[in-house]
Amino acid sequence: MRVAAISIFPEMFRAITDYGVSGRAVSEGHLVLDCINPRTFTHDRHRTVDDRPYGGGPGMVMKAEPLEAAIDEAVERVGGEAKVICLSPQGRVLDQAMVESLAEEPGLVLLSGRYEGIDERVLESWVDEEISIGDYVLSGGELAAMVLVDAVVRQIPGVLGHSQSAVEDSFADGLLDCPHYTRPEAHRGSRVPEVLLGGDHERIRRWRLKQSLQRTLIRRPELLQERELTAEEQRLLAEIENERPD
Ligand SMILES: NC(=O)c1ccc(N[C@@H]2CC[C@@H](O)C2)nc1
Repeated sequence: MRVAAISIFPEMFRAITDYGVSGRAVSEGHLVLDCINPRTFTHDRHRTVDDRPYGGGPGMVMKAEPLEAAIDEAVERVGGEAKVICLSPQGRVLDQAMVESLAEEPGLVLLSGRYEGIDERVLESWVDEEISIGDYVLSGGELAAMVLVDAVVRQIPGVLGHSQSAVEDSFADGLLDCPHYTRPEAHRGSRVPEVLLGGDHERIRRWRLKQSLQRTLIRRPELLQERELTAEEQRLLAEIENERPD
């Protein structure tokens, strides 16, 4: 997948190109990330990318011209066919379904704003979609862009070794993740659930599914409203309801 990130702080993206799963995706060629700095496309001595807002008010607004030139270059870098996304609190909130759909795109251009925001004419004419990673304000779109890239890159075949399949990720099946344990068996007096110590894989699978259902029911019940439940899941939920303290 080819991604071009537009930001006045391109070095920030080292956080995903130099570490972990996304870093390996880059080194193994599953992900190509270009960083494009709008300052490159300024022509004044101070390399100005922002200016005061019409109508007054605090802060500065990012100028259209440097951003549009950067978007132009970015679209070319990702090979012409690109979805142009701006990260902002005004966007549709990112969820796993959107992540899976974005992973199908041939190329993505991710626009990260700073200051008070971006001149609206850029959003109107150049941006296909605004996406938010949650209902809170950040100082810039870069962290949101990196969250999006990290989530999307996990969906690319070959990025996660067979040992970490994205299919088993929580949210991949619309449920919260089950508890995880590793050595030692007893830690500060708290023991690993017996079921996990035996080798009965079917029993372990069922226990983990029940744990996921129980956690989802307790912590995020609304996720269960939207989700088709298999016969087995319905049975396990009934068990959970019966076991619940009155
Ligand atoms: N929740 C989010 O995804 C999000 C994205 C961007 C952001 N802040 C930038 C700074 C200026 C404007 O471009 C938007 N805050 C929150």
